[in-house]
Amino acid sequence: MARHSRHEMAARRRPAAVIVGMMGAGKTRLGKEMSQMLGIGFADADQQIEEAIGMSIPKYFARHGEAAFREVERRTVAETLGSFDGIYALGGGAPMTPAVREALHDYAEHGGRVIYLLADPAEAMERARRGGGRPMLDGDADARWMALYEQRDPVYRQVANVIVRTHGMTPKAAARKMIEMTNEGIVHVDGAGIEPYDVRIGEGALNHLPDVLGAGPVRVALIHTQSVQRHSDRARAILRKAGYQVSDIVIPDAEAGKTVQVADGIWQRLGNEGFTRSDAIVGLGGGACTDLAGFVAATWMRGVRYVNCPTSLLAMVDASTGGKTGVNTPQGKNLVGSFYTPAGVLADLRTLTSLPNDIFIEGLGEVAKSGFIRDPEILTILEDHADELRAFDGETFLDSPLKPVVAELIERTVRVKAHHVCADLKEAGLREFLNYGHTFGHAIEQLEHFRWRHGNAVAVGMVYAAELSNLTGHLDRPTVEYTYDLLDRLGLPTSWNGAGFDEVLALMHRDKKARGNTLRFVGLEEIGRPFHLDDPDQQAVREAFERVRQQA
Ligand SMILES: NC(=O)c1ccc[n+]([C@@H]2O[C@H](COP(=O)([O-])OP(=O)(O)OC[C@H]3O[C@@H](n4cnc5c(N)ncnc54)[C@H](O)[C@@H]3O)[C@@H](O)[C@H]2O)c1
Ligand SMILES: O=C(O)C(=O)C[C@@H](O)[C@H](O)[C@H](O)COP(=O)(O)O
Repeated sequence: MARHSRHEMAARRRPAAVIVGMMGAGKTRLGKEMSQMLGIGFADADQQIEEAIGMSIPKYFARHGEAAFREVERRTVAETLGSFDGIYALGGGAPMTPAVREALHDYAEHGGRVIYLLADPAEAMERARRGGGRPMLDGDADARWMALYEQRDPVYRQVANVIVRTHGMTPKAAARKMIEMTNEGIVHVDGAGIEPYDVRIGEGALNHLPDVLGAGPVRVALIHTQSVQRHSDRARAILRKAGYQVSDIVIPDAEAGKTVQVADGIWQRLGNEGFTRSDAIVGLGGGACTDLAGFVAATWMRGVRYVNCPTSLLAMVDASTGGKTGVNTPQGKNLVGSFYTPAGVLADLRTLTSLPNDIFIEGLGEVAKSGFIRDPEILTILEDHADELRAFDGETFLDSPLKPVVAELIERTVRVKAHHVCADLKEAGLREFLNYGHTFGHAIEQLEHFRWRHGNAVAVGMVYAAELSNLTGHLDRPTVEYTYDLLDRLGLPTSWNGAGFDEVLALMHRDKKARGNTLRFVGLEEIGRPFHLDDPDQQAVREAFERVRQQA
């Protein structure tokens, strides 16, 4: 169910999902429902064990004790994790065995989905009582259930990478939700100075909001633009249902929202509404909105919990991950800000249903960038699907063959981003490669007073960087031509003629990579091999500009 590389898929048999949770949570019932919907097999660990030991579990418990039972359970689970490819439901106590936890961890590390099916205690106790045959509930069943729940809940949370609430849902609706939530791409971000977090990519990813926010916050500021009202309504409903007090904060659209004046308005509101350090901020929108929301989260009381919910392709693949937050100033793009890691990123593919075509295409600029600097497979996918991508239509997107293509592009691009960010959060060297095309691109944005979209400016910036790499003897001509050709096929611009060289040069000197009077670029030696191009020949800097301009 989860998307993996074609290689990985062929390499191993393993369950499509493993379900853990308390007795009576509905693991078997919903697991069977999921398997039927997906047309794959279902296995229940307790049933497997009973077949293996040739008697009921209560009888085995009475004769041999819990330790002997856990050993059989451990063996059964280990064998099934390596040989079965359907939905697998574990007994409630299985994850309490350290070796089972390790096996689940290994399974999850290799892309497996461990679902913690959250139980409504009253419903689950009632079901567990009715079901009978549970030696762990001998005596006062309800009191035993609660005691076990307190012990096991933190362990389930530790082993699971998907937590699903299904309270009050029909089995079919619950199973559908579980499928949706397990069918996600997950990219884990970790490294020096980073509190680890996951980027979740899939339909329904917003459902994770309560679990990412956790129990700490009472108030949540939901910062968004008017353009994504439909999705912020859904987020607000999820948050309210989970018991948070939600403050809805609408900011001006796009770069107009990414200013210190807008941040100041929100700081005032948070102050008036009594937001404390344990409260939280959710940013939902394009990259401009999430950059601003992250900046407010980083600065309010010197930092509160922040969840990033990107709704444009560009924000999903780039702005969501890595913790760069900030605002623009009249002198330039992103000049004020901080590195502030989110508690989680929820890229819900449903939000793309309202995304206009031109803004989707703009996002392909940053997708292509990741292909050029690290993952050539991205470029192959872009080439193979250029026409369909160019014709993106949000209204039909979710039911179209384009959905898995876009999901794979997002996941791959986020992995490229995570690779750089995990090794170099504060941009001391490696992370600068993510700035490929940005030195020239940011100058265009500024000179066009932000009427040019970021991804479009980066596309022209990549052409400039490729030309400059060629002029300085690092990149061959065919790769430069390929850059023009691919971007053009995707509907991205490859030239610009909006200002003179001196104005562009002055802005490139203000780029954050510049040091003193030295210009610094990210260049390319070949696809997948970026390098630091420091203080390039001045003639080449000008000639690359002329080449980009002549195309216009
Ligand atoms: N922090 C980072 O690492 C990082 C990385 C890349 C870009 N950025 C920043 O992100 C910004 C660009 O992001 P962007 O391209 O998303 O621009 P944006 O935020 O301006 O969004 C583009 C437009 O699309 C609209 N929109 C977004 N999602 C929508 C949806 N689902 N339905 C309908 N309309 C929707 C927005 O309201 C806006 O009008 C720039 O400010 C850039 O500097 C930051
Ligand atoms: O995350 C990074 O690092 C990047 O450089 C990603 C860029 O694609 C992104 O546009 C970022 O906002 C640029 O940041 P800046 O530091 O150059 O302003």
